[in-house]
Amino acid sequence: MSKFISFTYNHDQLFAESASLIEIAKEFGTPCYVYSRAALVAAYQEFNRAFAGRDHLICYAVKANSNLAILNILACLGSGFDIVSGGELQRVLKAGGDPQKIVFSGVGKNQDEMRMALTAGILCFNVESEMELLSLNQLAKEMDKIAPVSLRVNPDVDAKTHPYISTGLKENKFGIPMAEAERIYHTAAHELPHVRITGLDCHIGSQLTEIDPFIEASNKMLALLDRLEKQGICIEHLDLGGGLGISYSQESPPSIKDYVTALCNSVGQRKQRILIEPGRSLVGNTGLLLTRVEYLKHAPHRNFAIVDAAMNDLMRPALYDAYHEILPVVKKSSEVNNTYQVVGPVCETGDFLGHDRQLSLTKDDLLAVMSAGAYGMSMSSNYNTRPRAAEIMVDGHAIHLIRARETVEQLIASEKILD
Ligand SMILES: Cc1ncc(COP(=O)(O)O)c(C=O)c1O
Ligand SMILES: N[C@@H](CCCC[NH3+])C(=O)O
Repeated sequence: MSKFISFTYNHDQLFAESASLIEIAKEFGTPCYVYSRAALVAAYQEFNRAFAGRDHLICYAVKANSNLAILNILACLGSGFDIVSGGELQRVLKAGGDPQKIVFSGVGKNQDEMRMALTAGILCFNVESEMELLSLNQLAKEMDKIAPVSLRVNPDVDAKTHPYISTGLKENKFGIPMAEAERIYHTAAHELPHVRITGLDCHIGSQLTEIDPFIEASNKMLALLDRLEKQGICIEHLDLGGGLGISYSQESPPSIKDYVTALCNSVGQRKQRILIEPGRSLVGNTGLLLTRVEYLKHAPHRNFAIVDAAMNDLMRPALYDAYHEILPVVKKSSEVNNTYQVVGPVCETGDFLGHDRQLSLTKDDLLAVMSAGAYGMSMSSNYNTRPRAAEIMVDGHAIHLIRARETVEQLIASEKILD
């Protein structure tokens, strides 16, 4: 089998992989997610290289794709992790992640999660409110520990992305308002003996396709950092979050190199270690969702291609009206195209994977929904009692099942009928 390089939407590349995708569908069934180890490693190394000699830590945002095999590959490359729950912490630890490379974000960390993270000895809590800071200090006191903290500050910057995934505007729930940041840093430094300030953090949103908002946010953080240092509050690391977009169709986001270079330039000669929390840009284009055409329905006004993947498998189109390229796995000699609504079997009109796609289809054709490595499987559900899809990792010539398809028996096993 040929080596998968990247699943970026690219007809030629996909057709070169047809034979392996057909083999995967035959062995593991559809729908299934297929990832490329080579593409994942290449993306991580591109980030790492871009920092060239600068003290940095790449903390992969686990929420983008939390499969243990993916976490383990990244951990072996030296990656850190950005987690948002106790569940993600357990995943990272099980995958061999170094606790000293974990940052913990999220507006609603509960006591159990904080306890687990303090016990594990993580690098830093990205604290998102004053109340959370007080609660963490109290818990650390009870555990006779000192919690390393960074305040996540909301810089009020427009990330120019979908409103549901914009996080750095003052009306968003994330982070501590800029106007309160200094006061809360002082509280942490002088009144809370069980926290230790280590950093400063922001994250303004996801799927950003321009550099300017990142730099605007970075400059606001740096101005704050300089003020804090003047007041004797030492900041060891600056965490500039994640958010770099990928190309799903026509978008042309900055390259990883240009993005990292721009961040490093904005930080300039300052001595702080730079942390970033990329999710989508590491895994998005390393995966596709393989699906099969069940039925074709030619209604008077529209043609429907009903496939075996649905919104429960890939929620992004239904949730954000997001575009994913949908390509036939096997090129046809006769190209009789129709305009199709590519839809799943779920009982919702919002259950679609793509609108108005020009495709030449027959029953049982295999389709690849591209750029599905991020926020695909990790946002999947069991809606309509549909078992979650299998996940496959292609590694050179080897094909590995890294998560088996769920069974309905597993889904209903823990439920109980009342007497
Ligand atoms: C705190 C935090 N860090 C990192 C990320 C990763 O974002 P992305 O996948 O866009 O790189 C997110 C998601 O938006 C996030 O909420
Ligand atoms: N789930 C979103 C990204 C959200 C990032 C989490 N803060 C997406 O699929 O694009």
